[in-house]
Amino acid sequence: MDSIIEVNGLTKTFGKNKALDQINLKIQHKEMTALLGPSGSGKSTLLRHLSGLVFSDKTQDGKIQVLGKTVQSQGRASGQVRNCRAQAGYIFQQFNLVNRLSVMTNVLIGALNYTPFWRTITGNFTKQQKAEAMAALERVGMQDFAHQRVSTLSGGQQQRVAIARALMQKARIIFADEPIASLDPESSRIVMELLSDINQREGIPVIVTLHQVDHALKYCQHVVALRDGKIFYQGESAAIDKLALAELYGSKSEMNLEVGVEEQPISLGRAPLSLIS
Ligand SMILES: Nc1ncnc2c1ncn2[C@@H]1O[C@H](COP(=O)(O)OP(=O)(O)OP(=O)(O)O)[C@@H](O)[C@H]1O
Repeated sequence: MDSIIEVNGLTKTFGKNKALDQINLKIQHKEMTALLGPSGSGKSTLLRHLSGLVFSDKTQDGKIQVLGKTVQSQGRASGQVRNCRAQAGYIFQQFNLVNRLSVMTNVLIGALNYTPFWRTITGNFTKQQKAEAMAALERVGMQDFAHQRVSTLSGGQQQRVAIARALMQKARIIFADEPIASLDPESSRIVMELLSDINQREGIPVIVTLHQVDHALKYCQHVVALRDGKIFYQGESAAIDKLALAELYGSKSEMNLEVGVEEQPISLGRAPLSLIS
């Protein structure tokens, strides 16, 4: 099987700041992967490179492939980059929906990639597309809100609509950048469970950046941890230990390593952690 993600020699410099430093990464499973690391470690920058939204430094060996297609190489977009963007669904912290439009129209926007141009400018979606959009809304439990304006929804509901839009897009992979950062705990749980369920049932790989280590360990079978723009850990979530996490976030002193599971939240830098056994 082709790798889901293959990154070679990825370096990204902003001015004098090396945000990513010679990243080599291979993900060959379809299970959920959490991108972890302290603030500024390069998580979002890596995700944007995978999405083909940002291009790396022009290094000789720099290359990124997603689902077997080259997104970019040597800091330049590949001929397949549009195709790569079309196959990826994006979930952002700020939902990225069009507030003044209805929930249904926002989901239908997911179909734009494979809809003839004349239909997109007239907003003339087919009956079948509308049925698919409603099915996507049902999948995320938002069918009753189909004709409501997005601006009237809560943050958690908006994020579920954004997930429905990715399904409508027929995304073959989902990149989620801090999807629960602005949500309350209950909405966060619903969104993470939904992403996990879609990953397991539809078999769509999900790569998600998170600050909440407890959510990462609970919902994601795999972790890629970054520190100072370098890979610090890659492996199964179950295998990562508390000491490694403390080292990752550089805040051992803030962490009571003897603390029992779940009863007491442990702070890891910005990341609240109630460790799961
Ligand atoms: N467009 C940009 N211009 C300049 N510097 C940037 C830009 N994007 C990211 N950086 C820098 O690159 C580094 C990595 O940033 P990035 O946002 O990827 O980190 P992160 O791990 O996602 O952080 P956070 O968890 O706080 O979102 C930081 O030092 C950041 O300031």
